[in-house]
Amino acid sequence: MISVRHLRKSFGSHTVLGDVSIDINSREVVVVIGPSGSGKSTFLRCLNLLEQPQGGDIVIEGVSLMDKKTRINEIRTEVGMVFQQFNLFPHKKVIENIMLAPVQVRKWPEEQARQKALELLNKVGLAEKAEVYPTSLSGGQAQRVAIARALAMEPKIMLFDEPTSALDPEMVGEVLAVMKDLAREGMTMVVVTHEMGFAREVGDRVLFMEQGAIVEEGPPEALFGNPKHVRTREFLSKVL
Ligand SMILES: Nc1ncnc2c1ncn2[C@@H]1O[C@H](COP(=O)(O)OP(=O)(O)OP(=O)(O)O)[C@@H](O)[C@H]1O
Repeated sequence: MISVRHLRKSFGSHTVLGDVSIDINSREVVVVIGPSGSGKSTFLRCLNLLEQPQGGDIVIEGVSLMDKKTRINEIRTEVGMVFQQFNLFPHKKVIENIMLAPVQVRKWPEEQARQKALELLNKVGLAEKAEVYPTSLSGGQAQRVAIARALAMEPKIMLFDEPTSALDPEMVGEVLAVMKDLAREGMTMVVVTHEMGFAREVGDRVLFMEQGAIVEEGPPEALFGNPKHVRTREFLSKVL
């Protein structure tokens, strides 16, 4: 579903992604782990062109993101993203946050977007919060709304960039539970996280990144149980 070939990204003279290649299958949950600054977020952000790569290619369902004819907005409707900071619009009610993109980008009628938003709020366990403003939500609730908002565009792929890192510990579980449900339903997901429990339990494949490269990848049992690369072992010894 996603094919990344020789991806390169620098900020000025600082090379953040050296030469990253990876294929991600439909319905696969790929978890990206690695030390701070290893390029995990940059890799994820390249997948929906929030960062413009300098070289290589990313092909999503046969469409090259590097092709000048590819429209970024079309890619963004197919690839949903959830950030560490929830980025909800504070002056819009929860339901309006979720309806915004379907109405403005997909040109859905308001009523259809409202029904979809209510359905998604129900799915993330927040049906009763439709008419409140995001400022009255807890962090865990805000992040679940952010997930519902991304899902409202009916994306084929969901990217999560450390979705639980800004949350108080007691709220991490409720967000991971929503993500687990999505994975179970067969959503193709790429998740950057420090939650090793989630990586083990939900990941089909784990990528260990360091210094802008995928050092090792494999199913969680292999990567956590029997890491082959010394750098992976060193990293895991610090975080497990
Ligand atoms: N917009 C930017 N401009 C300049 N440098 C950047 C930019 N974004 C990221 N970087 C640099 O790129 C490197 C990789 O950052 P990135 O956020 O991708 O790492 P990460 O593995 O996700 O780290 P963390 O786990 O701390 O979020 C870092 O050295 C960072 O300072």
